[in-house]
Amino acid sequence: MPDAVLRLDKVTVRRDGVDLLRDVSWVVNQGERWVVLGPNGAGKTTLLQIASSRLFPTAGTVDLLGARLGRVNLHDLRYRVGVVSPVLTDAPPPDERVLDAVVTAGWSVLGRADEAYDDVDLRRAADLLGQFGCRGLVERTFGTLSEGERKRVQIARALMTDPELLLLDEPAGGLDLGAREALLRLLTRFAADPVAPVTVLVSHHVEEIPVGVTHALLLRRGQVLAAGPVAEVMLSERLSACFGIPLEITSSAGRYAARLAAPAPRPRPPAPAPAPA
Ligand SMILES: Nc1ncnc2c1ncn2[C@@H]1O[C@H](COP(=O)(O)OP(=O)(O)OP(=O)(O)O)[C@@H](O)[C@H]1O
Repeated sequence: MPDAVLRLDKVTVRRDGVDLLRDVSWVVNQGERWVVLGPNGAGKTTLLQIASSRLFPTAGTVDLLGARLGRVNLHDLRYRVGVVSPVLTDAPPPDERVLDAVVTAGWSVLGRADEAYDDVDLRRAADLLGQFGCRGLVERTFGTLSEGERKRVQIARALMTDPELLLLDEPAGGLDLGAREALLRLLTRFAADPVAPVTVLVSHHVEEIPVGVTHALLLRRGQVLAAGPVAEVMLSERLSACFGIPLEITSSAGRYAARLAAPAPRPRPPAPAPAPA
């Protein structure tokens, strides 16, 4: 099974007697682009904490990049996993130059001090910023960027160490329509890049899934409701069960949309019999 980048086997995470994740088994293979969907409190962030080796399971096993969690040097492992998450990662300081906000990932620091960076690192940081539509921002400070620009800079930063797994926690969360679509266009291009790392993107909204996602996992109350190829999972009845409301899911050109399903028509009362002539 050399292709598995991440493998969870019967993972349970328990806190204060509550199962945040229960019996979760999940395999993410090379070349795959996953989306994890679920309502508030479903356990998505907890799952990302496990996938990024920031949390150990109460029960079950986790194999990340070929190493069993609990038996490896976490520093080496974390270097190989890129994470963008408002909960799991800190944002660069507001006065940090954008180029520095990206290149400092090579030293796992936030806020450039007197570390020395090779030209090749600075060029890589600039290239990544260019790839995410931020070429004109390299000399700006992080605090002056819009929310959409910050998200893109943080993705470039997460890619600086050339990770084998990229975890994106609601990358389009809080963005306006234009910024969301700009980000999704870049993530779509990224998903199509054969040398881009395996990606797991967490979202509450099907509209925020970029084209090119290959697999989906639905989480509800800490349990996996469905996991597999995106076309087999993104079905109205499955999403309805996941979010606990009747949903109609539609797709067009690789993008998804969700709306409340129209209630089933009520049976009509029988027409009165015609009066005798
Ligand atoms: N230490 C804890 N003790 C008890 N319950 C906890 C603890 N930490 C988290 N939880 C609960 O576990 C559940 C899962 O949390 P998690 O943050 O993983 O969900 P989520 O799917 O990411 O939610 P959201 O979409 O709202 O960010 C939530 O109901 C949360 O309140």
